[in-house]
Amino acid sequence: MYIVTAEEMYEIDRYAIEKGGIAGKLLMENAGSQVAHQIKKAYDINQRIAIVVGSGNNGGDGFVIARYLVDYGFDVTLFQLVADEKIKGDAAYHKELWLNQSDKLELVTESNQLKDRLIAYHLVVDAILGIGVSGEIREPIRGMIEVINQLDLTRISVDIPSGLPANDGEDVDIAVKADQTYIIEAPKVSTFCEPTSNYYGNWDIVKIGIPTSAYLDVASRRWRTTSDVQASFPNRGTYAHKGSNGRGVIIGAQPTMPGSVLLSSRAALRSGAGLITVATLKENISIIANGCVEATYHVLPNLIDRLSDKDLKAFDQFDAIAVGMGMGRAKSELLSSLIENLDKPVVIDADGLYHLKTFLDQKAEKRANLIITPHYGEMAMLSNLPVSEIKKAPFEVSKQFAIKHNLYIVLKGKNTIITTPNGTQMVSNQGNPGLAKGGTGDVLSGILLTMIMQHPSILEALANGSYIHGMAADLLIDLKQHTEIDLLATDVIEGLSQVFRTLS
Ligand SMILES: NC(=O)C1=CN([C@@H]2O[C@H](COP(=O)(O)OP(=O)(O)OC[C@H]3O[C@@H](n4cnc5c(N)ncnc54)[C@H](OP(=O)(O)O)[C@@H]3O)[C@@H](O)[C@H]2O)[C@@H](O)CC1
Ligand SMILES: Nc1ncnc2c1ncn2[C@@H]1O[C@H](COP(=O)(O)OP(=O)(O)O)[C@@H](O)[C@H]1O
Ligand SMILES: [K+]
Repeated sequence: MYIVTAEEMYEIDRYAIEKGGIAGKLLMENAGSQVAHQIKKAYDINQRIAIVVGSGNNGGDGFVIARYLVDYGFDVTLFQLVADEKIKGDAAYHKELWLNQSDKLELVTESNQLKDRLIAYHLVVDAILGIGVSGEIREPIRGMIEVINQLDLTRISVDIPSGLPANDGEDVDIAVKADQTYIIEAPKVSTFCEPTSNYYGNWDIVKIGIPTSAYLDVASRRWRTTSDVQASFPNRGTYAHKGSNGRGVIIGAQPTMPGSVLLSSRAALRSGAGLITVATLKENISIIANGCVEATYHVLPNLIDRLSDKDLKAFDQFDAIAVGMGMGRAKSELLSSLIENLDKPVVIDADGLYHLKTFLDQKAEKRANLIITPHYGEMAMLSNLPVSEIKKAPFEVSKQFAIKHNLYIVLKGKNTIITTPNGTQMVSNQGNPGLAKGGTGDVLSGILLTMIMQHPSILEALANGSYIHGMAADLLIDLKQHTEIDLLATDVIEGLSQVFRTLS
């Protein structure tokens, strides 16, 4: 499933009309009929429904929704919030069809008037503004959005809550706070950004018949679904041996943080790695080995000096490397020596990101394929941008950073955004606030390490890994084994088993 900006949606729409020969009127018919169908399935027939329409094609969808809902037996009134001459093109055509069927159309041009009228309704369908919104929201629409937000109504937005930008990087002026949004055809970028996602409420996508070919040259962001994961998950051959399931090394842990590497190594093994070696300080080994008897151990004299030729040679035997968990932030050359010398995928997390920052802008020779896994605070540190700016434009910031530094980014949060060095992006929105605890990132690093070793595409591997990490947390809560309060990083590791059973 593609994720689009407003401009991309218009281009895709144009392609469907010009190349696909699907008339705009038909796309609008499909959009409205699909939304009405969803409303019928989800809401009680006794709900009195007000549909508020604006001047654009979003309003046009509203006319179609009205026509279908009346046919389903709902009590519907249509409120037109703009003058008659503003309704043009496909929207005017569908207004005419509505008027052929019903005389329930009221022109309301002031917010107070709208307030008086909406009081009698249970549910409002918001078809005021769609993805064509630009600049500050003007009166009287502004006041009308305020009224809709104030009233005790169920708010259902069509395509996007009116007033909300579709893209990232734009400030929210005022927008409908929807209980439910039926997104037309493809999720918009703002669906996945923290400052805007809450406005959508619960959301579903309705397809309107645009062929996938319309997206191919236009959109470069995708939303990961269960079926994507199932389709690309590596199969285990009957004659598999531990070497064919990936041999990985995990480097890190000061004596004060052995748990970090323990979590990563257990998570890597529980995700199916053939062999995991933990490279750490001697004093950590008995503690980590106590919790992870399946791993083997490599002793490092310290986590500060450049890696010796002997260590590099040993690490060269592995398929991929994860580094940085619990490593500490004292000045260290370990990471730079690793990525200058080894031609492997390297997952860099936690303190490793601080070390990376010290040489990222210099022209250090990089042989390794770098994958960084920052949360928003770490991304702010790496990019020198405030967290608020990154939250506002996570797609754009990640894309520029990944291209500039030629690396993969897994930007972690409620919606984890994965970006490749050429700017292709994928989003996993699995997971819940139970994951907002120390150690869950270490678990993710271990899972990602295994996925990378088992999949030829790093992007697919990172998307699958992020998905199953979040899905484990979700299943543990859905199946009532834990709550968001008591869920721990170790539980996520144990929850992987349920994920694999569900996916297979
Ligand atoms: N994607 C698809 O394939 C399909 C998409 N479809 C639907 O079309 C929708 C996009 O339609 P669209 O382009 O007509 O834009 P949309 O937002 O309805 O109206 C724009 C108008 O709003 C106004 N306005 C703008 N800014 C404003 C402001 N700040 N403050 C106040 N007013 C403001 C301005 O009007 P003005 O007052 O300037 O005349 C402008 O002209 C899309 O979201 C989806 O629902 C489906 O029908 C089928 C296929
Ligand atoms: N509210 C949330 N909803 C879904 N996932 C979350 C939420 N908060 C955190 N996560 C996930 O939990 C993990 C936290 O990672 P991180 O912050 O690095 O933790 P730590 O460094 O303590 O191990 C990430 O994978 C992130 O996507
Ligand atoms: K809308």
